[in-house]
Amino acid sequence: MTRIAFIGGGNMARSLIGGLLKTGIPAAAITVSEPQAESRQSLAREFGVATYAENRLAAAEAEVIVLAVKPQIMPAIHAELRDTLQRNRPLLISIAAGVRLDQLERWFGALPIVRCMPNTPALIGAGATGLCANARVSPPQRAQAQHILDAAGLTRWVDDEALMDTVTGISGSGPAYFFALVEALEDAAVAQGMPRDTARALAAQTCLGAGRMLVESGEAPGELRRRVTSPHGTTQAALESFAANGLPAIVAHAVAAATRRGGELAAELDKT
Ligand SMILES: NC(=O)C1=CN([C@@H]2O[C@H](COP(=O)(O)OP(=O)(O)OC[C@H]3O[C@@H](n4cnc5c(N)ncnc54)[C@H](O)[C@@H]3O)[C@@H](O)[C@H]2O)C=CC1
Ligand SMILES: O=C(O)[C@@H]1CCC=N1
Repeated sequence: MTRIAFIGGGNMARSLIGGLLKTGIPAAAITVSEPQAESRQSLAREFGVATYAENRLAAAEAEVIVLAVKPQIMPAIHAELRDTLQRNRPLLISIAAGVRLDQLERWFGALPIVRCMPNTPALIGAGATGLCANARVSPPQRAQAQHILDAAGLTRWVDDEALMDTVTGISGSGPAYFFALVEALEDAAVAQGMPRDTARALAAQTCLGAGRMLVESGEAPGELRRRVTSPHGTTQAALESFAANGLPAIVAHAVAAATRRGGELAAELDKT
């Protein structure tokens, strides 16, 4: 039984723990450290995992440690964990946006480290995660990291670390883009007089249906789009409006902003 410790028991840790338990990993294999007493209680109640207020205690016996705190918290935790990590030499998995492998090595020591970027649909097993490893990660540890993230949905290795901020810009932050589009569709329908609950239900189910068709058919999004678009019909009118208002550029700018922000988060930590 591989012992896994989570440092930080917030939204993403919960999503990943939920996924791991569903794959049959016993709750006894998981420890979590979390400063908020209320969160510790709900983690213990919902998942049956051991919780600790102190990071060192949660990490003490672990072979794999998942760093699931905000990037800005990293400097606060490395001082208290460094000795434990140097002694036990676990596999370290960071899910923090922006934080680079070289920064993690500088703070936590020369350990096998996997940097990854999951997303919140991990909570329902429909996550998408990009992973990147440093040279110290052995093939079995690579498989171990993948196994943990596979529990949350789809995984893809990204060998060029420079692309990890792009992963954040596409899939890490991505669920919010689709939620924003559904909000906009809902508001547009309400503005035309539709009751909000009907508008929301229709927009959300359309998002689900389009997503499932994309994933389950394996066909290119352009081909699926063409099949909806009758010549001179309603979809063509809407898509021409998207194009006239620069949708591809709007999306490219948004992804660039998220990607850039990942780099900035890391640069801010270089100053600490
Ligand atoms: N929310 C998302 O969609 C995604 C978040 N991430 C990354 O996951 C990490 C966590 O994000 P969330 O779970 O959304 O944040 P969150 O705020 O829900 O969870 C962070 C947890 O860390 C705890 N914490 C604070 N200080 C601590 C300390 N000194 N020691 C241990 N725990 C401490 C907080 O009490 C909180 O429960 C971030 O680095 C973020 O970049 C990655 C992918 C997606
Ligand atoms: O917004 C953020 O910084 C985090 C990382 C990806 C999703 N949420």
